Amino acid sequence: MPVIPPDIAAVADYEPHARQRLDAAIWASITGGSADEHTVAENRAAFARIRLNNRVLADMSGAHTRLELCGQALEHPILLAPTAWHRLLHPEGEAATVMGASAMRAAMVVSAMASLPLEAIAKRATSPLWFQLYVQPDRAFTHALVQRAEAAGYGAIVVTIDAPVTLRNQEQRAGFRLPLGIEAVNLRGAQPPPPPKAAAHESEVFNGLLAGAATWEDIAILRARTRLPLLLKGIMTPADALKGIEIGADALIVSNHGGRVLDTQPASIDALPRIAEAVAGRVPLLLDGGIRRGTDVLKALALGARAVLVGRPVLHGLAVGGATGVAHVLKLLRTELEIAMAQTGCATLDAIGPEVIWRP
Ligand SMILES: Cc1cc2nc3c(=O)[nH]c(=O)nc-3n(C[C@H](O)[C@H](O)[C@H](O)COP(=O)(O)O)c2cc1C
Ligand SMILES: CC(C)CC(=O)C(=O)O
Repeated sequence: MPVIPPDIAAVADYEPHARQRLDAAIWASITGGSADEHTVAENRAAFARIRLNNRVLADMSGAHTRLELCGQALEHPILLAPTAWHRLLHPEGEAATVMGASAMRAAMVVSAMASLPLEAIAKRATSPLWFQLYVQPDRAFTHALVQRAEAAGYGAIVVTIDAPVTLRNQEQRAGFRLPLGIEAVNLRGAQPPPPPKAAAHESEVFNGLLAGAATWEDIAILRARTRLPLLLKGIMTPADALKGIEIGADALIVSNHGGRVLDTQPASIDALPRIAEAVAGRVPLLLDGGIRRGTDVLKALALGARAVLVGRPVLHGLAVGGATGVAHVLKLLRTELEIAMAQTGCATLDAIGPEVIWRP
């Protein structure tokens, strides 16, 4: 059987094939979101609501998708979002993902919850790698982890700030558990958080789960401790964006975590324009959540993002075709972006402005 099923023409076509190959609980855990999953649906619905203007007969000679971001030259603005435990989806895990990303010259953000050592992933990369950090209750361990990423050649640190607690009902109903032998290997050796102090009638959340959660103070400390560009992932309001800039973030990722954290948040693409207005170009903005088409990438760039990240589709590609599947997902998105640029008369990413968005 060919690695890529012949009926795949678009990124979304990977979904049924991935579902067929995966255990039902693993499928629930990657597809699912928080609570009733309104935000998961909204991330897609919002892109579908945005209409585009075409522009005909533009001179597209010399057209390209190159950009510079956080001091790195990128071939195109489609990055791999950090996602946990790739060995759940393919026996080679992140080693396959990074080969697929490198084949498409895509920058990859490696999750703190990766199922392979960050150094082993870096060894296989020929395109830029950034490291995503969850601040651990053990702060000394957290800082040592950043140093490990620096030493292994990662080009930026992405601190995810929106997920100290989550509520994943679909995953719970499906009874998802990490299979034996798969774990967040890079977090081995961290001191566990202090055991919850809550008695039965007390709050498990305030007295237990949030023990050791990060605050803005931790971001300031991280900023001072790393020489690498620092990005904050999970910004959804102008107020948090401004706070992030004040504390020294080099770029911000507008993200609702793919609808996996606070249900009924708006779509990230709907939050973007106001954040872009408040930030006024002081730092680059990236966006994730619901990117499934090249036109989605174009819309995000038109509304103020410099680049986008893709989560679930990469996992679907990985489950179906390993490195080849990942590369194919990225290729499809990049080709669609180029087609959308041609159809809207934009020869470079800088030419993609608000005028490509249709206004009634
Ligand atoms: C299965 C899964 C695991 C994820 N793990 C992480 C993670 O470890 N760290 C993180 O910052 N975000 C994580 N995310 C969120 C993604 O980085 C990203 O924000 C989201 O998937 C984007 O939405 P999309 O899936 O619609 O593209 C995860 C998302 C999924 C679906
Ligand atoms: C372990 C999880 C918190 C990783 C994550 O960010 C996610 O599944 O969305």
